[in-house]
Amino acid sequence: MAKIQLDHIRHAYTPELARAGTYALREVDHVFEDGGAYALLGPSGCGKTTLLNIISGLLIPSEGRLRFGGRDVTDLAPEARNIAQVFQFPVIYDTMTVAENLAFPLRNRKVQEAEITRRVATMLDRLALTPKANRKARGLTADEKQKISLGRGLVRNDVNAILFDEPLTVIDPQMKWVLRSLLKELHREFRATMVYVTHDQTEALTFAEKVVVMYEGQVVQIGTPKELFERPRHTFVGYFIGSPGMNVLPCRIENGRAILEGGSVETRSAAPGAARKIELGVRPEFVRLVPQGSEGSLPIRIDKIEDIGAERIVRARLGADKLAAILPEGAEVPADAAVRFEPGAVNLYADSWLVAERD
Ligand SMILES: Nc1ncnc2c1ncn2[C@@H]1O[C@H](COP(=O)(O)OP(=O)(O)OP(=O)(O)O)[C@@H](O)[C@H]1O
Repeated sequence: MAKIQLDHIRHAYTPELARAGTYALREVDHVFEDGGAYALLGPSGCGKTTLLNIISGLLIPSEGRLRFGGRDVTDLAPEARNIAQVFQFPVIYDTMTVAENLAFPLRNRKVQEAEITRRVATMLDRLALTPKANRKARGLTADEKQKISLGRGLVRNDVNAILFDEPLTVIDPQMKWVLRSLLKELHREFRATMVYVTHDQTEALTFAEKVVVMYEGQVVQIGTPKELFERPRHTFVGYFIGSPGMNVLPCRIENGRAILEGGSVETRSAAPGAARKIELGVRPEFVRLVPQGSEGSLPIRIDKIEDIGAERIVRARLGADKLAAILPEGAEVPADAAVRFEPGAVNLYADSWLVAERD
């Protein structure tokens, strides 16, 4: 397995697009550590597939270098990169048995027969496919076939990385979490460098140790699910991750306080400098409802209250700005409501980027 270095990678699909400054990847300069499980997460068109194809070698980037374990592979063909790929649709041989499918990549690499038998038996066991080892793949269900695709990548111990492109798209919802947990277990056991493309935040947050959030051709943050929740580096991360997403409220700064409609809030942030747009970000989980007039509170107008099981979501307005709050079970909604933000849960953004905390 290998560390993947993306060294100032940029990509435009044609020279005309490059001249017009239209880059599918604007600048990616990051390292995926050896043995890490990364999810590339972002909305349609943000550049996830472009980045994955650059790693696999289907695309050569317009600019920048790609290295596996320190070796420059930018100009190598896909076959020469030693990468395993799992796609949306299972890629397996229908006329072969399950065991033969798993053995295939090893036979191709002339691994000794005894070693093939051992590794295939281990993989069949991990995938819970031992009872079907000698069945032709043709008659299997979609999730069983996709398990074989995963197994074909994992059975090899010589790959630099395993790349997954929305691998659970065709899997039934109830089987999705089974395969996701299985993949996570297999990662813990085999420690392959894994890069997993998805636009589904649940999938990304449950699979990955590090989530790579992409937005408009850029990596806006690489972090653990906890980091993305607590300290989104960009307002996009704040509202893309979480349900409902982070509240983003326009404000201005005076004497270290954020001035919003109806009041002000203490922040721990440094002075934001000469930004055009200053915003305060606070997650709905950290917005408390209190009676109007309470100390440090901001008056709101409630639009509606949504019941989502144990919790309720209050949709309200702070002046003209929309605001969501998550009410814990049993919490009261005051007749004349105001909000108070939990100290320490308020982030400040200058032109959409997180402002560092004061020293
Ligand atoms: N072959 C191509 N020629 C020109 N532009 C392309 C080509 N492929 C993708 N693009 C553009 O590059 C940008 C990034 O596309 P990409 O497919 O990488 O996004 P994505 O995040 O994978 O989206 P999706 O989730 O829909 O697959 C988009 O603006 C897209 O229109």
